[in-house]
Amino acid sequence: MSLEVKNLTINYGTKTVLKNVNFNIPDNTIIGLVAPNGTGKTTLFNAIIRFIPINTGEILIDDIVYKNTTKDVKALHSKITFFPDQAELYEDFSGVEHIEMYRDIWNPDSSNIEEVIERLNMEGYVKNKVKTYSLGMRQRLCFAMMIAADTKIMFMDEIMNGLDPVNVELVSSVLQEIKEDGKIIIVASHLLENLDDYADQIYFLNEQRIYYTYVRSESHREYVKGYISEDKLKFLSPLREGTLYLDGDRICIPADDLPEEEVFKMMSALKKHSSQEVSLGTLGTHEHYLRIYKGERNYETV
Ligand SMILES: Nc1ncnc2c1ncn2[C@@H]1O[C@H](COP(=O)(O)OP(=O)(O)OP(=O)(O)O)[C@@H](O)[C@H]1O
Repeated sequence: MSLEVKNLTINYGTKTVLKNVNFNIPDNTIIGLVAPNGTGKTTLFNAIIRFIPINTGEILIDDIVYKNTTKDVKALHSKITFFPDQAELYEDFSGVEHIEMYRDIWNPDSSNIEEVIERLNMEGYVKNKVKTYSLGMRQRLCFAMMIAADTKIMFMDEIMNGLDPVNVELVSSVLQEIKEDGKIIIVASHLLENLDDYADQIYFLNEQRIYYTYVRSESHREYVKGYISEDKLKFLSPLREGTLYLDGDRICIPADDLPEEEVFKMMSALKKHSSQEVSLGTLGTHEHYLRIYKGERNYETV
């Protein structure tokens, strides 16, 4: 299975939100979709599933184009589920009834409901009416509904909202398990470090397009990383070519071309002035986010 978007452009009136967006996702893949509020993540989901009209561009699944005909849209909706909005839950129905509803629509032959409930630790509340649920319990129910639907393509908008750290970890590991079943999962999230736990690639949406793709399996430069205020930067000078100074305190100094001894010296020097732990590693999703969205200055060598 593959999901391909070609030259997608979306305008709301005179405002262009997405322009010439292109990507092709193979199966067994989780994509993290990242951007500040109001950039176009939900719009991208809505366009692919054709909840909103596409101005130009094509949506292809397994190399077949899905147009805006009733037949194609119906076929799209049989292959893709969209994370339900909590406002769409029925207060007077139980969690089990919601999960069964999703199963019956998308995956009627399945009998995996008990398994889903158990895997998501919902046994204690799932038979009660939704009106008695907390925010995090509702969120887990929405996730369980998608798992029961079990479609090959899943769009998960802000799935971690309202979840405590234990449940964030639980949902992250379930995502990793289900992707092995040939799925394409796109997760829009503001929990950047959490994406590094399970996403294979991160798409950074910026300037109306996929501005940067961080492929986690590729090899990346190693950096010595820490936090240092601007007035203390002088203690580290001269800074190496390629050093990133992000968001007024995050420093990442390239280290992959240095002998171990030099790296150790650099870490010790930074430790003296860093307000938080010093580490050695590649840039993560959070650091790419700062690099991309916190201004041009971040691209400069300090
Ligand atoms: N129906 C609409 N009509 C006009 N403008 C819209 C409509 N829906 C969204 N927009 C605009 O499109 C832009 C992208 O919105 P979108 O909801 O896709 O962003 P997002 O990245 O999902 O944001 P968030 O992180 O807040 O969920 C915003 O500027 C928003 O105001």
